[in-house]
Amino acid sequence: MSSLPIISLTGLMSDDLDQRKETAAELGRACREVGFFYVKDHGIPASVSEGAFELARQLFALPQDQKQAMSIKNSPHNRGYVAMADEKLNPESGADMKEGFNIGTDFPADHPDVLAGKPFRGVNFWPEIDGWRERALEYFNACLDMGRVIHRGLSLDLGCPEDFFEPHLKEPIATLRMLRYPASADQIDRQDGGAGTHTDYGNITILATDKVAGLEVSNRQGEWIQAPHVPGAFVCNIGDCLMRWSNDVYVSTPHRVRPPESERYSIPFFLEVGPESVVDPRDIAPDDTPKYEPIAFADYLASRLNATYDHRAD
Ligand SMILES: O=C(O)CCC(=O)C(=O)O
Ligand SMILES: [Fe+2]
Repeated sequence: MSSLPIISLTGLMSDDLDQRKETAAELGRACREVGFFYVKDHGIPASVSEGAFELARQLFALPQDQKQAMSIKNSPHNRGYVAMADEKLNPESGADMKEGFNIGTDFPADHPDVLAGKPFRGVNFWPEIDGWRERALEYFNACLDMGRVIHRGLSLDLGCPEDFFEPHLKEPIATLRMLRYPASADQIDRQDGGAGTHTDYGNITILATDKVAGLEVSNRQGEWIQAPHVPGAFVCNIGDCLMRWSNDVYVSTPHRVRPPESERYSIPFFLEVGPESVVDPRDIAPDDTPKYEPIAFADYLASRLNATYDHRAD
């Protein structure tokens, strides 16, 4: 593998099962062999994703004290602002030269799960910028819709009922992250200085990039291949939860971000299942010897995040 496949989602939207199966097989091949691919013909207009980058620029341009007032350190639910160098996607490697802002599934403060203090069921922080929240949520929901469609394809490919993931994606843990990497190619010589080499934690990630290069994906031979910006397409990859759930049929692939030549923005949407969803390989691969014990997703995610942030480890 020296480049990532580009897959059209048109077939998945068809009423014809054979067409859905055809696209599902294409997705499945990519999930088994590479774990990374681009999706096009996804139904999200370019203006909508470009709008999300505009929101990111507005947010990161706020004075530092306003960003810190929304710090993720004040949220046990993984929401809010992550300051430069406060995250280590690869704890062995060092701090990431980036800042970020996390938006989760938007619950009102009086939602029963929020009142009950359930893990990852919290309220979001919002910047005081006119219309920002509405536009961010519009983009969040567009990604969620696309993620559900992709999951229907994955279910078909895995030989599960097409709606297998639906209950798990009804009120999922999903995180829209805006990221800003400062231009730092001439200051940092660590190849993973933007984002340390890591795999994602959830089911799938849907990533919008700007035109600045940086993302690299490790192929099965351990070579780093570039994942450049493809106009109109999103990068999509499998996370560790879905790898585990599929009993390693799908692969969650290591990737990193190089310190970019010029300022770089990216917007990943991490689609993860509900906190109480039990991830059990026997559901997806009933004929195989399970390689993993069943685990509630919230417990799994908490263990992964605790290794990423010092404030959570404390
Ligand atoms: O910025 C990117 O292109 C990728 C970021 C990433 O891999 C992540 O945040 O998990
Ligand atoms: Fe990632």
